[in-house]
Amino acid sequence: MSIRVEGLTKVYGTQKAVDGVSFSAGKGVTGFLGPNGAGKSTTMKILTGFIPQTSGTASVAGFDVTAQSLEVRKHIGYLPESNPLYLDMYVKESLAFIANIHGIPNADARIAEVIEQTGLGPEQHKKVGQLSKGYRQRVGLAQAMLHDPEVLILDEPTSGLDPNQLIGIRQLITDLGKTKTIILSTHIMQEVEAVCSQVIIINKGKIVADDTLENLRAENQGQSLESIFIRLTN
Ligand SMILES: Nc1ncnc2c1ncn2[C@@H]1O[C@H](COP(=O)(O)OP(=O)(O)OP(=O)(O)O)[C@@H](O)[C@H]1O
Repeated sequence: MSIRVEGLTKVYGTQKAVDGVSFSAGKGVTGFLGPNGAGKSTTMKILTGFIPQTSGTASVAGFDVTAQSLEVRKHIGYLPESNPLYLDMYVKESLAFIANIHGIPNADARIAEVIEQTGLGPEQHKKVGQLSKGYRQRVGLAQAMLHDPEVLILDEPTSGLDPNQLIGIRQLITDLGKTKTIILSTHIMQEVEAVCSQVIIINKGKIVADDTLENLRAENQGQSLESIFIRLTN
């Protein structure tokens, strides 16, 4: 298992945003679902080393997120919900910048490969700030996967995309999940059904479901994921 989380807790002031969460994830796409404010982004930020947990442990690719945070960053790619990008950089320039941070050898060849994979080809000569939302998401994804990490953490990567863009990005995530461990946060149940093999549902900081999509449906009399989600989070 590339991701192992044990008793993870995060307290902001007096609020427990993540409350004793334990799960593991291996190769494939794991959907990370929950209502607004459930603790998804907080958990993802802890996994990627952006913020420290209050207690509990988490490891990525066998490295502890607290004690071995540099190693974790080498093995993880992160597309944050806000997808912060350098809008004044050209697409290739922004990828070269990230490649340089990671010290990627043969960076030009790798950048060309990732541009091809993310479908950025037609837009590659534009500035990031000139791109549509869908293409900016592709740049964010390209940056996250540039160093070919074993684990990808994608926080609502398809929010605000039109149906054509959605299909393209979902296909890319599905393809990446064949060789990588991917945690995908989304509010779109249809997307989970299209892309995810495993589903984790978190509510008020606690895990309320952790199973394969198939098992979840079988255990809930074949109900739709949406109905299961609503029942478990209310
Ligand atoms: N920096 C912070 N300081 C204080 N409280 C925070 C901070 N970040 C998050 N929270 C709170 O922690 C809880 C969990 O937030 P989090 O962003 O992890 O939820 P989420 O499941 O990702 O929600 P969404 O689906 O809306 O993105 C929320 O109540 C939020 O207000």
